[in-house]
Amino acid sequence: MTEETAAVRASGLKKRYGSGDAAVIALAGVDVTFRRQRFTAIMGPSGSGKSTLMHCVAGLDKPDEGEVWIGGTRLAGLNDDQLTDLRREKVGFLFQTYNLLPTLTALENITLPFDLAGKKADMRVIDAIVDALGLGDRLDHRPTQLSGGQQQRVACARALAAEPEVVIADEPTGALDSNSSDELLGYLRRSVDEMGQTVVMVTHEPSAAAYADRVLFLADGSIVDEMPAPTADSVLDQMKALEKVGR
Ligand SMILES: Nc1ncnc2c1ncn2[C@@H]1O[C@H](COP(=O)(O)OP(=O)(O)OP(=O)(O)O)[C@@H](O)[C@H]1O
Repeated sequence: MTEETAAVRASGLKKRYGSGDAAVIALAGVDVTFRRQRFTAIMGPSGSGKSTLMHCVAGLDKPDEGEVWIGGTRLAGLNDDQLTDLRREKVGFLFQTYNLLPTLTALENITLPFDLAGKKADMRVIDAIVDALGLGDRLDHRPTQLSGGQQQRVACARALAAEPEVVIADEPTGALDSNSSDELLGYLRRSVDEMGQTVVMVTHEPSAAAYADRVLFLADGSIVDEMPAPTADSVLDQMKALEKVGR
């Protein structure tokens, strides 16, 4: 795999919390590559290390061992300020809780990362994203005036606005009803197919994972399986099989 095709690469990631008898191995040595313009879903039982992997891969947390590269930049070689800049420019975040600032309008929330970085937003890019997400008539609204689905679409627009190297989504549909989930997932899918975005998404839902190009299954801090071209049924079957092995 060349640097050109890898948006994010991680090698030998290990992470342990606590020490002695209370130690928990959250990552047991993970090697993974997220190729550009691909949508990857990460699944696995509770406590299998999904969030820890996402945090290490996004530079929010440091692994005890191993290396992460985002778009060819080695995270371990950066100081805290450089890491903050890299996250702001190269990583878009989407969480279950929308994390919008209540005093700002939808548009101000979308452009906030640019304002914090003292940079000018590319309004052509933002207009296209806002259009695709159907947020055009909501831009002056504050988060409390928006539905959950609309708030998550604003968070999605914010994550995509800087055209990041990768969008890291940690259970982005966890708080949404099924219609809003489908809309958001359909948009993430189109951002990969039509805008060339790279998306990595943690989910517990087979129907959400079916929007991805491949699913990685985690158990006990390791990647134990990988499924290309997933469907909701094939993912569900695989989860059941892994649960049986784990018992
Ligand atoms: N800050 C922390 N301190 C101590 N242990 C932690 C910490 N964060 C995670 N862990 C432990 O590390 C393991 C992996 O946690 P992680 O949150 O990555 O799992 P997960 O697969 O995302 O789980 P879930 O699906 O429940 O969100 C778990 O056993 C968890 O209890």
